[in-house]
Amino acid sequence: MIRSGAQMARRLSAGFLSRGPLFSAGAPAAGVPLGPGTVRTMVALPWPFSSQPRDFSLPNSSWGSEMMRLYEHYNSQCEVVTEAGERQRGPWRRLPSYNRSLKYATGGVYLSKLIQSKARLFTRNIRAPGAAFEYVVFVNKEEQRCVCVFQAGHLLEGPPGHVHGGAIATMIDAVTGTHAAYLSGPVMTANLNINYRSPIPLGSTVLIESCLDKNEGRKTFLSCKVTSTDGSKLHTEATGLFLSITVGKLLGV
Ligand SMILES: CCCCCCCC/C=C\CCCCCCCC(=O)SCCNC(=O)CCNC(=O)[C@H](O)C(C)(C)COP(=O)(O)OP(=O)(O)OC[C@H]1O[C@@H](n2cnc3c(N)ncnc32)[C@H](O)[C@@H]1OP(=O)(O)O
Repeated sequence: MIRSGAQMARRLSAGFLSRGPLFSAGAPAAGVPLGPGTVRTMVALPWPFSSQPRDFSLPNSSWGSEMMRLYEHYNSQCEVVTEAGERQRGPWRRLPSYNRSLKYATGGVYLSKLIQSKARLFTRNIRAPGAAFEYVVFVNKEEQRCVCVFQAGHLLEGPPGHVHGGAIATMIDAVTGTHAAYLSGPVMTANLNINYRSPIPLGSTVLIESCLDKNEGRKTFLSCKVTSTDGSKLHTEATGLFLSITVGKLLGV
């Protein structure tokens, strides 16, 4: 959706947007009206002034070396080259991630424009790169497994120097919820059970792994582990139950 100049200016003046490194020198200054003629040229400018959706699961300048290393590790297995030199789909697939979950979700075409414009995925709406949730999810269809590489930014502090338990729960819900939706279509979390085993240092990169336990009718049962990137340290363990829902249920109609 492209906002009018007045709408954009209102949001800017309300302090909704922070001017992080994503803003290039070419981006319009706060409060500068964006007339209809400007809209076409905005496509080339960086998000949020672009009408193109931004995929937040791609690397940005805030990603540390461990985040990049693991991203490249899984990303390199999304496509394999056969002995004959042909490119083929690999065992892993990177799931794109947008700041508007419903608009780009499967079945999003059925949702009203009103819902689309208001639906925001909060983990993808903290604007400063690296400040909060930096993550990318890969899925392995054959193994019914998901892996998320997660770098926790300074806004997620709970105990001094460590990640807040609610932020960890958020990521577990996001990863297992994404996995359940990938396997079963639209779902809602019915139950999450979390055991915190060791604190996660703020700024560190961890792995969040989700595995399918079983499917029973509308119920998808998953288990989840948060570990250090070498797997030697267990930070958190969880189980989740997701219930398949209709789009009507989601919208309360
Ligand atoms: C959001 C969806 C998007 C989909 C597409 C995503 C694409 C990917 C894009 C972006 C990724 C983002 C990923 C984020 C994911 C975040 C997900 C959330 O955080 S969701 C918010 C928190 N959850 C709630 O607010 C639910 C509130 N609860 C409810 O609405 C209902 O209770 C609901 C839907 C869960 C179940 O209600 P009923 O009426 O449909 O079903 P009943 O009849 O109550 O239960 C059915 C069966 O399930 C059992 N059940 C229900 N709740 C249970 C529970 N808590 N524990 C154990 N069993 C339970 C029941 O005992 C029953 O079992 P028996 O059929 O009799 O065997």
